[in-house]
Amino acid sequence: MNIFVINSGSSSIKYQLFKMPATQPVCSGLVERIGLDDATITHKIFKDGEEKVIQKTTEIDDHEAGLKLVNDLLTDAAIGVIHDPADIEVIGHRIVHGGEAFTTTTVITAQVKEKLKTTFQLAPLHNPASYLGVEVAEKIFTNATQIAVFDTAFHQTMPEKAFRFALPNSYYTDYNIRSYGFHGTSHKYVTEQAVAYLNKPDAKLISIHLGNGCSMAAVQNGKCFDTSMGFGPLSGLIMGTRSGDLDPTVIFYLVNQLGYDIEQVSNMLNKRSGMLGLTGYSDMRDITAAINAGDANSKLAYDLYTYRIKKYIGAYASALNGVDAIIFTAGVGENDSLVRELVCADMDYLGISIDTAVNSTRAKGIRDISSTDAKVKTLIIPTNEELEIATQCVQLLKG
Ligand SMILES: Nc1ncnc2c1ncn2[C@@H]1O[C@H](COP(=O)(O)OP(=O)(O)O)[C@@H](O)[C@H]1O
Ligand SMILES: CC(=O)OP(=O)(O)O
Ligand SMILES: [Mg+2]
Repeated sequence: MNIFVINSGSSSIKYQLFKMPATQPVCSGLVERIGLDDATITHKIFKDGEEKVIQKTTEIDDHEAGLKLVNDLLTDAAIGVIHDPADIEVIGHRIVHGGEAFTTTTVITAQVKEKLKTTFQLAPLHNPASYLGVEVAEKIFTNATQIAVFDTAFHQTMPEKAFRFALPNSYYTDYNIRSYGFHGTSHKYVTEQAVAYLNKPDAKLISIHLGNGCSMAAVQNGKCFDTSMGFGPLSGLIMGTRSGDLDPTVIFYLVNQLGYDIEQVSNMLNKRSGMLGLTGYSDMRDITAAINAGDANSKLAYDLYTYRIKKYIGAYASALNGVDAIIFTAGVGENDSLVRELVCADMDYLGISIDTAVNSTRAKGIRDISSTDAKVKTLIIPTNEELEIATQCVQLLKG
């Protein structure tokens, strides 16, 4: 079955094409900086154990232009991996917020699309872009069944004590105001990998997803027990451009004393805060370079970023009454050894301790970076949201 998975971000599209049941993609790629003059597309083709990379910098005005370019590469006479867009049977879409309307993987119909529009306000950076991805894919891949896989779905198992806010009850019953949690596809994928790696189905796991957006989840027996993101993907950890947890009094002050309107508040907390607000950079590679050049702000930002993660590890270790392994994943979690080192420093009371030499060595696949005597395993597990989405599409279609 040819399944094309699309992960649309606000300014990027990630994609992978699978011929399921094979879990190795046929090709994958990333369209970045959509809408800017120097948009780039990086397209990788995998064949006979070899990888061929095609990279282009060009003007890509919008998601439609981006997906058309992807389609041109997929069907190219010389390097194409399919003959016709109609060869794609299924499109799996990552949709960040399902709200109360969507709790599981869903085939996209006209009715579903109408309902999806009601979720835009809940995740303004993500859901409108994903919706656009659905509309554009409908035009190009006319033969395909389109399926939505929600970031929020995996967190539906959280107990009420974890997902409710202490607001008047009616705000939950009338308006569905509660914690939903995000990055569920990634937390599900890496915790399943950890269970298999540890050969322990009931392992108590803390998954730490550190990408542009960052979140943590406490998981046991394949079920999420708690997670750091809430009503929208803004609370919890410090992120590339988002503040994470914040005393709401700050918002009252911004509005009442500084005259901000709510759009300005949202823009500031979602797009100008986090590591960007603290250092001037949102990409951790730029910030480590600044630390190496002696920048004190960047050093402090790393301390804030990693201290927040430590606090959530403590919280989840007590919520689960123990922990067998913590898992680092996503762009920062998989690649940034300094983040892992700072998070795991002075955690011996909890049984967490890493081998710093192993931690700073690069390698592919799942890695155990714990010290030999550590009670709790510290693992690096590369996430693969696209493969998990393709797997869920197959499961849905097979009933
Ligand atoms: N080699 C690296 N060292 C440190 N950080 C890295 C490295 N590679 C990627 N990153 C970080 O990963 C982030 C992107 O992670 P990713 O999981 O792809 O995020 P998203 O899916 O939210 O776009 C980048 O912003 C960058 O900070
Ligand atoms: C939910 C979320 O924050 O997603 P991303 O990390 O892709 O921005
Ligand atoms: Mg991501």
